[in-house]
Amino acid sequence: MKKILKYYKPYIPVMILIVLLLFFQAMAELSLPEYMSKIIDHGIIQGNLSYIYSTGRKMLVVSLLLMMCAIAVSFLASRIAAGTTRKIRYDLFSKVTSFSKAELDGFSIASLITRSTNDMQQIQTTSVMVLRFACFAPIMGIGAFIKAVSTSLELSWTIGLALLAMLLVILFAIKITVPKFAIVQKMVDKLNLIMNERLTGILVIRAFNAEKREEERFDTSNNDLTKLNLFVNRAISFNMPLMMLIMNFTAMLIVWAGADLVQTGSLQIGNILAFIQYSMQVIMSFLFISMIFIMIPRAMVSARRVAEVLQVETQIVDHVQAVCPEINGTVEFRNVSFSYPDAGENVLTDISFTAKPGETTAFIGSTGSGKSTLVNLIPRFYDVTGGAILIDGVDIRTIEQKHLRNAIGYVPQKGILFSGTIESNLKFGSDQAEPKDLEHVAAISQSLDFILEKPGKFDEVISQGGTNVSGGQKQRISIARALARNPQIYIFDDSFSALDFKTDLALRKALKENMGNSTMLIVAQRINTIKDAEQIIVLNEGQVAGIGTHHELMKECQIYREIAESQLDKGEM
Ligand SMILES: Nc1ncnc2c1ncn2[C@@H]1O[C@H](COP(=O)(O)OP(=O)(O)OP(=O)(O)O)[C@@H](O)[C@H]1O
Repeated sequence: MKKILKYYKPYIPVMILIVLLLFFQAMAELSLPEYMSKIIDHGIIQGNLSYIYSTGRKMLVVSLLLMMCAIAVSFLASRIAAGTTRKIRYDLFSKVTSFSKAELDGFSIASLITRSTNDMQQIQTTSVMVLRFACFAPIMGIGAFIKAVSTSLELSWTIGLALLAMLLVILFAIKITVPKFAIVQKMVDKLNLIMNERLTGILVIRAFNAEKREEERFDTSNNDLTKLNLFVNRAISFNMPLMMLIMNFTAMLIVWAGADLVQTGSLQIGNILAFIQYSMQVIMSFLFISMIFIMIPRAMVSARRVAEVLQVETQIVDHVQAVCPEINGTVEFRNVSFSYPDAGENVLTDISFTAKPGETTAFIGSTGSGKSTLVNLIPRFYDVTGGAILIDGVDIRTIEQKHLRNAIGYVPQKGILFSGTIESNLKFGSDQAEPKDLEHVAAISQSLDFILEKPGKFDEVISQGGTNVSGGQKQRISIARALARNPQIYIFDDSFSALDFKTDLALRKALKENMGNSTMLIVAQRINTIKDAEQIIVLNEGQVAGIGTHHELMKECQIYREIAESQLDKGEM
């Protein structure tokens, strides 16, 4: 909670202003019943028209002031609530983007989205309510109560009775709704997760004719959430009519008990009306306070969920004495071992090799042998759990992360593009790239032809997730993006798999000619893709099964030979 409350600190002066305005508003509201009582007793009953007019004018001025205070408070409260939630949402986004892969895996993507949207909305709405009523309601309630008692002490028991009835209603509402709030938020998470997964996998669902089954699954979660929401909202909305009933009943009770006092001459009619208004103000204040008491626990659940993300200590951080050395690109794995968080077994064990600038180092092995995991350790998506990775002899954990990643051109296994244009995607690699640079990298990655065929050329729109380009085109644009960076180290994580043989060959040839003195690390499934590499590392169950050139491995490494035999014909071998 403290983590969230600190966001309101800069607004303390505005909050003080709100409290002052609310104080004036409450005082103004409290003065109205008294004017009303005077109009009845001294104006209407005594037929004094000029008194009615002059008091009426005063009431009008007070009402206008009251209205201005209320508008100002609403305006300021909304500003504070919107300002704080904007800042929290920004910090939430920054925090999540700083998360290592392991920390991201700890929260589901759907939950992170719910936390930064739905939960933030709860916090914002409650902030406005609290700022408007948390201070106003007690001032108003206590003030109205004092005024009511000073108007008629004999009738004050009616207010006590009304408050007792309301207290019972509110306690009941709080008891049954509050425990449900945390469950509601978790259900929203689940619904978002299902929605996210189903929309991403819509084509698979269609291909397997699984729409009905998926709809039913969605429906089950949707119904659960609807039922719970209905239950909570009904319990809350049931409050309102009950409160109204209590208010009306209290008014009746006051008139009934007050009539006797009027008859005996100890109270005037105007006083009864004033008393009714004061008691309504007390009840309304109580109602506001009760609403806040119901909303706060809900917002606290949301605030806790947001704080959970904000207070994650990012594991992969810059070393206190992080350095920014000049990087030439020699990548050395020194007895590296790695296991995923919460997974007991090592995915990589005792890996050692050196990849040199100007050379290609390739990784091959069966699926799940740890190839992607190995290359993901170089940009520090995860940190090694044993041994060390060094670049030009410097442990990467001591290099500033930004500096390290600037030296790497990473092409992920799954081509990922962002909504925008082809140009904006390529400039992701380097925002200073000139059009001729973009054309150059597009040519190397064998993308230029299909880009120029598009009506918009480099300005062609890329839709969300790059769904309007083919898998192979997506991979080639991803490669061009990495090339635009002109880095010292290239990582291609199985990035040629969606390319046909001819394009694969042309791309590798162009890469070879243009890579200069960069270090090239290529994960591949196809022997043909890596056959010419200066160094091939064969991985088997997370361990190095062989290191050498194609010819050396064909002679010495059984696993490599088996892979080659399964892919190449006799002539090629
Ligand atoms: N985020 C993760 N959390 C836990 N285990 C993981 C995670 N990612 C991968 N693994 C496991 O690590 C092992 C190695 O996976 P990795 O993706 O590195 O293999 P790979 O050789 O690249 O496979 P492929 O050729 O199929 O891409 C696998 O057993 C996999 O189940």
